[in-house]
Amino acid sequence: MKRLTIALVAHDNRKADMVEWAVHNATYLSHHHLVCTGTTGGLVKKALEETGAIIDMTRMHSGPLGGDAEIAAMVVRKEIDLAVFLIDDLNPQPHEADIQMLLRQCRVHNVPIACNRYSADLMITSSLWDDDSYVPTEPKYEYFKRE
Ligand SMILES: O=C(CO)COP(=O)(O)O
Repeated sequence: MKRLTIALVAHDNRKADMVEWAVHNATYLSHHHLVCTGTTGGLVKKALEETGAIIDMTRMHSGPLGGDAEIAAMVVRKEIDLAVFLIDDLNPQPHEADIQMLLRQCRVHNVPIACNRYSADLMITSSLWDDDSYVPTEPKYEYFKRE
């Protein structure tokens, strides 16, 4: 299995979901390098270690203090293979600009980003990660001309 760098980020009202998802996928996640925003990382690390998994994790600042921005910069540098970002869509966040930046940079740089658990499950079970013949098509920023 190819070793990936996976970003895990969750807003406060989605952290229970993130921890549950991470524990469910503890064996899978223990094969990869995790990069997390501060509080998400602390909770995920503790929960994963309680399962007995050995975790390789880098914790950035907390989201509102720049953690999303730090991870967005890693996306720009092609240092992130996959992001799981559980967003609280029912409440405003003080760092909305940073959230949008992380989402936008994933789109610009063609980095898969799952914003719900179902997407995350589909992405981590994809066989394409280990298919060396698969080359992701980069987004084309060009006007579509009819005929
Ligand atoms: O705010 C976040 C993402 O936008 C997450 O930050 P924390 O993991 O530090 O709570």
